[in-house]
Amino acid sequence: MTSSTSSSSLEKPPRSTELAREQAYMDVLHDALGALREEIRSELRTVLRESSGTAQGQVERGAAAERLARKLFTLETAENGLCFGRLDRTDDERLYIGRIGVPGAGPDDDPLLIDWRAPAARPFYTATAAAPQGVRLRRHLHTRDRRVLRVDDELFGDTSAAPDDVQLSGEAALLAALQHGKTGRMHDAVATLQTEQDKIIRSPLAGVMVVQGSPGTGKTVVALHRAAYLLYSHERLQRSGVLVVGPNSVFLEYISQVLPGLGETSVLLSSVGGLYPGLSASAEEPAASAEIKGRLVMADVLDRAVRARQAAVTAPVDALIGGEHIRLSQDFLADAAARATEDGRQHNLARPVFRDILFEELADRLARVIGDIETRFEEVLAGEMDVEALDRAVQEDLASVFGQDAKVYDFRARLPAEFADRKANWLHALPRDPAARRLLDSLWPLLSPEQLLEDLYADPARLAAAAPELGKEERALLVRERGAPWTASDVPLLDEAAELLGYDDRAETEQQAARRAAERDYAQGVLDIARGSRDADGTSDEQLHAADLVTADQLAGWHTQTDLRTVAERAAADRSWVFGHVIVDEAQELSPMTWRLLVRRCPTRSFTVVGDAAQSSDAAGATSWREALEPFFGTRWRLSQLTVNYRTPGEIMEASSQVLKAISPELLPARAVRHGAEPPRCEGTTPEEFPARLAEVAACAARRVAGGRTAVVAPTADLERLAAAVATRIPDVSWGANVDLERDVVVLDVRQAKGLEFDSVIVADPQGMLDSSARGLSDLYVALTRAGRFLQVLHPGPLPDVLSHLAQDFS
Ligand SMILES: Nc1ncnc2c1ncn2[C@@H]1O[C@H](COP(=O)(O)OP(=O)(O)OP(=O)(O)O)[C@@H](O)[C@H]1O
Repeated sequence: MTSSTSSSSLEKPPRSTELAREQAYMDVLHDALGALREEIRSELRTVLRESSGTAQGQVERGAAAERLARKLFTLETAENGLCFGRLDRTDDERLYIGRIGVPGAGPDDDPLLIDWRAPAARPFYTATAAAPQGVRLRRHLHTRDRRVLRVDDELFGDTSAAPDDVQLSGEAALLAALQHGKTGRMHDAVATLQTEQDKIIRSPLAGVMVVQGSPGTGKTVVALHRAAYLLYSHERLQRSGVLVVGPNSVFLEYISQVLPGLGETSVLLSSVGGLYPGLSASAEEPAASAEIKGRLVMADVLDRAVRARQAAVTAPVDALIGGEHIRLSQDFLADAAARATEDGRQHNLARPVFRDILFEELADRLARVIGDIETRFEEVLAGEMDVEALDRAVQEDLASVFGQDAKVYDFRARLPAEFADRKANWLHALPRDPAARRLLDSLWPLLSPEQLLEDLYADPARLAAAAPELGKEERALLVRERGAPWTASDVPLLDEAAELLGYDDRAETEQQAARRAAERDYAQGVLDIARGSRDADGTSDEQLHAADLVTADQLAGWHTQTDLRTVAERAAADRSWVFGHVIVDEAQELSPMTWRLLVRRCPTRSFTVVGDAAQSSDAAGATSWREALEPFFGTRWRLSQLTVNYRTPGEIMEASSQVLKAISPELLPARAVRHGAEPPRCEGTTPEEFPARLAEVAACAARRVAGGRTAVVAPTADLERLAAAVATRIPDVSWGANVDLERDVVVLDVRQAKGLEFDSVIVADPQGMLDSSARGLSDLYVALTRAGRFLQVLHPGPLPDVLSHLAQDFS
């Protein structure tokens, strides 16, 4: 298929000599790698042994240790497949390309190995016969452990060669890589990245890069290698980290080894359900409610829900504080709320301000109580109150102010100074007064995002007030009991709520300060004992002691733990972490509320967005990139297309072509690299015989790809029943939330199968898939395009029209 650049007829040394030469070079490389590793290990040991008393020293030591540990990890993971390529340039320079760079022995020596991400390595991925970029020979080295097994060469000599329809670089190496049976885990493709992929991987960090490609075009490959490339070429990303968002935990497990395998630890892989620290939101929910939660209007709904918890009353509020009936008017409360939230102060941070305004008012009113007695006396004189009632009122008021024993009317209380004293006493007493605290909590509760959302979902009246844009039936879909598990579409709402509520960390800061003070006191005690023992053992005053050199603060600092977590681990635990770059895979699944969350995680809006609108099964997901991205990025995004399908042979892609047309007639399938696969098989059965027949078909498929991976993709609602049936024939089959992709046979629904691939795929009940979702066609398309070698369709009822072209032939 390639415009072949090779010309194997040129004079070349015999293969065995070439292999021996390459093996010798490989040995040199591995020795150099071993020496580098030893050097870093010893540096790390030195840094860890060092002790620096100052806070600054501690920080520097921690940073140095982290940098060295990261470097060591990179060197250790580079061992396997260390060098995979060679470029012989027309100027006689020879470069070896590998997973990392290895410097030459001396400072002036050429590097022994060039990192695949370095600019000099680029022609390895992009040189073609028509544009050889100064390259004479491109060699792929196939290795196992440290042994060179084979080399594949392409010679670039004939510049008149015309490019044909698909340009593949290193075709032989690529096809060899694609032949490998699946293992249930994705592997990196550094040795065989293709030109169109390389272009995207190396495109600038800034802005939003959208990568559209149909199934199997290497979107995930591109996304992950781009993360590795960006981390290599932008040092600051090592500190801020890169966030990679995938559709679900099964997919994350599938891709989990790629970046560590490339030596990268500063990447956080997460599904949307995992983006709220401390929560793993994985409960299922109906597509209809997920779709509503994903709408942008939910940001307004939550804003209103928060405001409704800010002294928003429809009548005056009566409270009994300090034995006094106090009435707070709506106007007073509205004014207090407005002052508390001035300058956009968040709810929980505004609460102390509101509390101060409220308590000031209460203290003022309570301090005036004695003045009120005079008013009541006037009421007696006017005949509006009898004397006994006045007596009782006086006693009550006095008791409330001066305690139960107060009998004497305190004339001094009328003096301004006395009033100020009483008010000050009340201001001091109110924060501890249970009734005053209850009043504060009812008017302006301290809220966690979880509480806000639970209260909202659990109360239809609250929902109605906060979400007038939603119809009654839509609101009914949001109602759920308190304590129900969270779903992935709750996460962007919790995050939004956290933004609106804010986090009052004063208590935490006080605790930290108290802890530090305690550590310092302890350290001081240690030093005192040290000095005491010196005096006791009669050591001369001239002799220098640790206690003379170190202050208590320094000693306490030594015990402060250095944070040795990786950037990814720290980012995962911190909702306010700002990433340097965000990569979204299967981005067509994201709801507008999720996009909003992601932009908060990366305010510089440096994004790589990969996906395929035709594969969107989420009702809240995107059908067009413009529609999905414009609200967040305007028109500031660039689109790239991937056009070659590496996964699915042409014959199998043909099976899904009608489905693709039915999704949208404008969509074109990618061109397949491989052809000559067995055409897909299709079989009808009865609903009664369906489960047993499926088990037989699965067992047969697994035998055909012995050592490879087989998946049954079934409608969600029927998955348990069908998986149980398959288990009667294949006891080791895996399915469910924690499905093990490394088993030979798995049963998945389409959501789980998204982004994955298998040697053999059985699509069970295609009509069931079409019927169970508004995006059923996309679901069926995803299911059909997971197969790398064999595809089978088993239908218990009539075959859907979009598959009518498949031959009814099973054996
Ligand atoms: N340059 C490459 N060299 C070797 N293998 C590759 C290359 N590009 C892609 N592949 C392989 O092709 C298969 C499909 O790649 P990938 O999963 O990235 O596609 P995708 O576009 O994300 O597919 P989908 O949309 O179905 O999720 C994988 O097995 C991947 O390893």
